[in-house]
Amino acid sequence: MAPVPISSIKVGHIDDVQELRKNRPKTIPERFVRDMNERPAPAMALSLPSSDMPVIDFSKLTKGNTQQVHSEILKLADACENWGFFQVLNHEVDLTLMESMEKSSREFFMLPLEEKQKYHMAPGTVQGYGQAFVFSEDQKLDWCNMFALGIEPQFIRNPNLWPKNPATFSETVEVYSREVRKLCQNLLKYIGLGLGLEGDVFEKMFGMAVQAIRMNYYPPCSRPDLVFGLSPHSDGSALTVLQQAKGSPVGLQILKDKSWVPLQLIPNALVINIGDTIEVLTNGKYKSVEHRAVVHKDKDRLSIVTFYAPSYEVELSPIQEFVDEENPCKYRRYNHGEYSKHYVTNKLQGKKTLDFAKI
Ligand SMILES: COC(=O)C(/C=C/C1=C(C)CCCC1(C)C)=C/O[C@H]1C=C(C)C(=O)O1
Ligand SMILES: O=C(O)CCC(=O)C(=O)O
Ligand SMILES: [Fe+2]
Repeated sequence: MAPVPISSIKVGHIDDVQELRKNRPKTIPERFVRDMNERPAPAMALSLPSSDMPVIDFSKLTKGNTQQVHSEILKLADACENWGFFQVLNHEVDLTLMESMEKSSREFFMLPLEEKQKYHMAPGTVQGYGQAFVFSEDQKLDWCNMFALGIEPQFIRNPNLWPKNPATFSETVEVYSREVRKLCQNLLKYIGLGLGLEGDVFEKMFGMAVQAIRMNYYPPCSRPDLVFGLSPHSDGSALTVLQQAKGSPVGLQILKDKSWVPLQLIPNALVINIGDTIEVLTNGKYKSVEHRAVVHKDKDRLSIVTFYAPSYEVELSPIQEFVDEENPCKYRRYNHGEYSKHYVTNKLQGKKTLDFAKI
């Protein structure tokens, strides 16, 4: 995917949020302050408990007896249809490796700005250190520093952006990404079976799947009621895997039945969500759910997010099984590379990006 021509983008000065925070500003710079109508409500005003969010025991899928496998697939199918988000336990991603990812990511974000800027995210690109999804000078900014890398296939990698410091960073990302890739492949198999399809339907369709990782670091903010950590959006992937670092405060919120529900995460679990690609393929039976991150007054927060998506050359459209008289086709046929380009060249704005594919 070619970068967007730099000359066409004027984003103004983007403050590094960690540097801003160091000076403990009494007021939040205007560019981060959200308009009244979109500010996050105080947590107290949020009604629904997140305790109902489905939890899938991955070991029941892979090692359970026939009955356990069957009932866990049903639970998974229900989670995909009614939540679009679920947590996975016993996911086979090594817990020590998850800790190393947290440690390396934290060490990276704690480096001096000059060091991190060696891996600067150039305007019009999505890899490296900075803020993605900013395309105009008057666009509001998120209270977040990001570091993103393309993982697979190899040709999407930019080796200059893989940090040499901390020394273990790149190797840890490499091993972690292999394990998360296996998890995605397996989950897609069970999601396929839960939909009444062949277990290998997505694997065959996706070809050499694209995988990317993004670390989001949210410093504390004296006015969390005025800013977003990450603007509301759905993910452009097929599946997204989110690891929230230990000790992080609650920050992820999902839009459920028109209310923003904060997610209380189970220790050692990974959070999975359905992305736009699966929404299209299932003709909307499984929906990509809008979500956002809010920040905390005193505590920082770190999330490590993997996006798993079809190969760029794949042409996507709803699978025939989900299209009939009652459910007319809602999405046109399109090329996933084109969708990726569209996704990363627009600001995060709820589910607006998916309009690209709507009929
Ligand atoms: C800042 O980047 C993102 O948030 C992001 C981008 C991912 C990518 C890279 C970092 C390298 C090149 C590939 C890709 C575009 C996937 C989000 O990824 C979502 C958006 C799409 C589309 C997707 O598949 O995952
Ligand atoms: O940090 C979080 O909890 C949300 C991250 C997220 O939604 C993303 O990176 O796409
Ligand atoms: Fe997301």
